[in-house]
Amino acid sequence: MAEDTSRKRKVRGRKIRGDREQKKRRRARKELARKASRNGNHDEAGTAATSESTGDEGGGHLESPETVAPEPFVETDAVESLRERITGWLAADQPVHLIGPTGCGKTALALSAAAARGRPVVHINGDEAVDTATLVGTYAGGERYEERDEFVSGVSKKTQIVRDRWVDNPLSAAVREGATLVYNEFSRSDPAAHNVLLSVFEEGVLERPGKRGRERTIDVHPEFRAILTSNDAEYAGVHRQQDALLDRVVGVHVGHYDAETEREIVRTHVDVADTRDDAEPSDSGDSNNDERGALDPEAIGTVVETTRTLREELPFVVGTRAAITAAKGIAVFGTQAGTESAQQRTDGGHTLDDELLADVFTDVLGSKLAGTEIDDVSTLRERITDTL
Ligand SMILES: Nc1ncnc2c1ncn2[C@@H]1O[C@H](COP(=O)(O)OP(=O)(O)OP(=O)(O)O)[C@@H](O)[C@H]1O
Repeated sequence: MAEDTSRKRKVRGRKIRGDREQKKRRRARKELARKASRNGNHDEAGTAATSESTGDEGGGHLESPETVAPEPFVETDAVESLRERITGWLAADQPVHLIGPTGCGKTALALSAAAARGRPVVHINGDEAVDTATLVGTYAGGERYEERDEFVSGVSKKTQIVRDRWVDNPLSAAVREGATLVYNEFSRSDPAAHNVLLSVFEEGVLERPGKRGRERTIDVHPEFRAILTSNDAEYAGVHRQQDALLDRVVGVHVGHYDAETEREIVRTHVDVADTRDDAEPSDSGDSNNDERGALDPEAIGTVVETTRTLREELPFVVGTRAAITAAKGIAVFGTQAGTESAQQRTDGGHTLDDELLADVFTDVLGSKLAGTEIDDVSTLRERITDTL
């Protein structure tokens, strides 16, 4: 460990500029939008969900662009240029495959690009259990109804009819409604489940294996688009997908963002201290969690710098998510009076020292050791401490 005790960094538990009130209001608005979307009340860009012959069971999968737009979402030059590449390929009617390390921002980017199209969005996650029926739809039991025939006045006959009820799943809803499909971590699903995507991308037709009758296929809506994401460094639980599918998508590689973008991202995920001299002390009355302090820009800079150094030094991925989590941890542990490493300053703020950083990053990264050369948590802590 570099014994640099002079490198005390500030964490202040002061008035919050990020405004928890505003965040609460934004969350409430999103929640309302989500409920409206679930009830089928899409705005003019969206469309009420339909499912052929079965009422609205295929619905539920469609969300309005406003609902899925990630919030907070930082738009630096780096973020915008990537998003423009994605929306550009979508405009060229090409499915896009976003490839990058875990926690680098693929999902946020995909959802932001999808929302920018102003079309409804269908968001699904890849999984071992995903098969063709999960994507396309299935028969879900019988639907019973009654027919009444009146032959002569006063004589009627009732017939009970049971009809198989087909329920559309996300891909059917997306192609029918011209939605943007965001298929996260799609390589976690069995490649056989994706055979149906080939004719969607190539011929503009979705085959619904198992579906009986005339409507076995759906013509793909001209506005349907797809964004797939996958992790480039992950091997466990991941299937190699068929070349035929990979050949039909453009692969956009997403690395870790530049330092400025990462600082901005972390800043939007934590409460930021108002370091102005005339700032009012916060009474924390509107906080969801009074234990949580606010970080000043210097502390955020330190967390990001540490994350980026560890990214170079450690044998596993240290993504932007790790920086956000560390900053959130420091906002709590750095303000807990009496902890060894959080020292109360006379102005009510706290110091962020190497000890606290090492504690927090050890926890943040502690679950990533399996299969690496670092075989226990004390070695991890030493490696982290060495880089500080
Ligand atoms: N532009 C951005 N603005 C604000 N926050 C962002 C931005 N990009 C990424 N983030 C945040 O960074 C974290 C990681 O991003 P995200 O989940 O998109 O990564 P990912 O690459 O999809 O991760 P995984 O591979 O593990 O699914 C999330 O907390 C996300 O909110």
